[in-house]
Amino acid sequence: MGLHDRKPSEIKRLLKSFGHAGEGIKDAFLHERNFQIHCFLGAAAAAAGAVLGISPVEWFTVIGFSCLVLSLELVNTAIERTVDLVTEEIRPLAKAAKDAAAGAVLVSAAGACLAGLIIFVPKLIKFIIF
Ligand SMILES: Nc1ncnc2c1ncn2[C@@H]1O[C@H](COP(=O)(O)OP(=O)(O)OP(=O)(O)O)[C@@H](O)[C@H]1O
Repeated sequence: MGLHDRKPSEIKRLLKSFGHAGEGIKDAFLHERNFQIHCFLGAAAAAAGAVLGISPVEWFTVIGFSCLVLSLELVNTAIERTVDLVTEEIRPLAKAAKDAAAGAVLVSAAGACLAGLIIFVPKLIKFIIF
């Protein structure tokens, strides 16, 4: 099979992969409350950034943390569903896996919160006072 024969099917496969990823994001958005909350908070941070005029480095931080939290929410969802697929019984390992995944989201969300406070609180104070 020549290079030209392979190209269309590889592009198709790539597009299919994007499609599957999009389905995963859509499913989490429709069914996972925490994912919806984090989407809303990311959008709120972006709106605040636009209104308050944050710097490129601050944009990088806001976008980076938002993507990190949303990515870990998706991984958390994947782990929860995989554990539920494996067992519906109460099992210490199932608990440990789900708690660790939830912990990963919490760590990233705490970092995002802290970064948000450092970036936005001084600007908000200036915005309100002046
Ligand atoms: N099979 C299980 N065995 C033992 N403990 C479990 C099991 N399933 C869930 N748990 C415990 O219940 C918690 C919540 O699990 P659940 O699957 O309900 O996730 P959730 O409510 O969707 O979580 P989140 O708040 O992250 O969306 C887990 O973190 C874990 O401590």
